[in-house]
Amino acid sequence: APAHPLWPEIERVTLEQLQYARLGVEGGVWQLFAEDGEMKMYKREEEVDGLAVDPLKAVHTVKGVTGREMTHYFFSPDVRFEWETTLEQMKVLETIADDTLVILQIHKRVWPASQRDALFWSHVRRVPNDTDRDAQDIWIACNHSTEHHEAPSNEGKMVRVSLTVCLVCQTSIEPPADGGPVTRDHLTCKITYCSVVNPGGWVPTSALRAVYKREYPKFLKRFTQYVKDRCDKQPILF
Ligand SMILES: CCCCCc1ccc(-c2ccc(S(=O)(=O)CCO)cc2)cc1[C@H]1C[C@H]1c1ccccn1
Repeated sequence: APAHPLWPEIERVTLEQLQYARLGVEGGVWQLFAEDGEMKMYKREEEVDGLAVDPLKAVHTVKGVTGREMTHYFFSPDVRFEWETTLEQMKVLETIADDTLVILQIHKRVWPASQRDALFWSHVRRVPNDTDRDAQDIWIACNHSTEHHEAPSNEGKMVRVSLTVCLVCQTSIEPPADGGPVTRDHLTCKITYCSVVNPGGWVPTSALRAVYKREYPKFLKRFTQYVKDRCDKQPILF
């Protein structure tokens, strides 16, 4: 494994997030708050120091793409402005490996709160499917807040959010009955998107929950449609 000081944390958090995502939305603690076709979005209402830090879990099924393709476009900084509408600036501060980056993002100001930025490592990996041999491998992309000497400390201009986010994808192939080639029509990608965002500075709880309710469904719907459009008519990446 690459000898980088962040590597042990990246390994630990990524695998923890994988287990957390695979728990699904059991246990009756998750409250369904948005639904759109196959996409179901759940939250838990939690406060830390009077701040709403509502963990979010979304499950979605997307036809015609693989988990590798889905996590690739989620991870890739080059295309982020094409689907992330709340982004104002983004800078890759460090390239730790071709599947591991440190990124600084400045998000558009969300009235009435002050503008936020997010500094996090971003990692994508294939996880061999240890349970079901026939199933495809699982792909996970994980973003987790970190420190970095190159990130400005903002001198009070901007509030830094802290976040842990993961996108876990499981592809299934229904091979054509006539034994013909597998095409995108035979692909189904089951997605679990998890996020915990601490807004970093006080935001009225009702305002924050309204922002989450508006922004998260829009974000996941737009992102998954973007990947479908990008992959359409392209060779399949398993
Ligand atoms: C008053 C609002 C304070 C918090 C603002 C804020 C900042 C970052 C983020 C965020 C940062 C990263 C990710 S990601 O999944 O890693 C993708 C890469 O961008 C996702 C969401 C969220 C929010 C919260 C608005 C909420 C919101 C939710 C989905 C989209 C935009 N805004």
